[in-house]
Amino acid sequence: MKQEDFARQVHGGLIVSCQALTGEPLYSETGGVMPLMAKAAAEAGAVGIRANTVRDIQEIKAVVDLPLIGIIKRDYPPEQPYITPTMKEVDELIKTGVEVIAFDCTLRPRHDGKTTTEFIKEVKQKYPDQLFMADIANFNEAQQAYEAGMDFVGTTLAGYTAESAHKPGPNYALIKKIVAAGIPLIAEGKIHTPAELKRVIDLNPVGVVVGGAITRPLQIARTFTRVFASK
Ligand SMILES: CC(=O)N[C@H](C=O)[C@@H](O)[C@H](O)[C@H](O)COP(=O)(O)O
Repeated sequence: MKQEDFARQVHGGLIVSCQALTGEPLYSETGGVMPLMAKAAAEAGAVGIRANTVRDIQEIKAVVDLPLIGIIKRDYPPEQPYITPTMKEVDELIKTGVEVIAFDCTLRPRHDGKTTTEFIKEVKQKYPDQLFMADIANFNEAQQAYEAGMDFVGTTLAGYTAESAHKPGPNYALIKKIVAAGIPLIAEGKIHTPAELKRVIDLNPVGVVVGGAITRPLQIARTFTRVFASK
């Protein structure tokens, strides 16, 4: 798929991230849960799905006909990057046929010892026909990833690294700056309400991802139980 084709498919609509990690209430050893979330998203009019693990991606692809952003979250301590952190995860995702593969493009030390730019170039050389999204946390990382050849950048990790500003909601200033720089942006992370979503889309990113506020019931329930706790 071409960069502009994916951009056209998702622009003006919502990408829903459907993920449950081990230990989360919706995590299932045997699968079957995330495709239900994806079905709900599709019925609500979502234009794309973001999903973690080969299993979830395959199960989701079987029930909804929407473009997918695929990731594999895997820890390689002591290094911090965990979103598709090495070529091993990229190789696994390629086999699923997802439209876009997202991986960590922060400038933190990597498990494979490569620089982020070296890794991006290696990945693009190995898979020239695959679309890739750079999960970044700040403007410098966005710029470097785009210049190294990434098709899209995502604000996924903004507020989750030591090198980024920590805000309770979306980082509007970062979104604005990346869009203004002409970098194809998928705004993602900490969009918790329709009002926040509206503010983000007014900044005109290529695409926008909402996750936990739709697909993480523990997170959603807490927004209500917190009302009592704060009385
Ligand atoms: C930081 C990190 O690991 N983010 C993950 C990336 O895939 C997911 O856990 C998030 O749900 C996703 O980015 C969507 O964001 P939010 O759930 O805030 O709408």
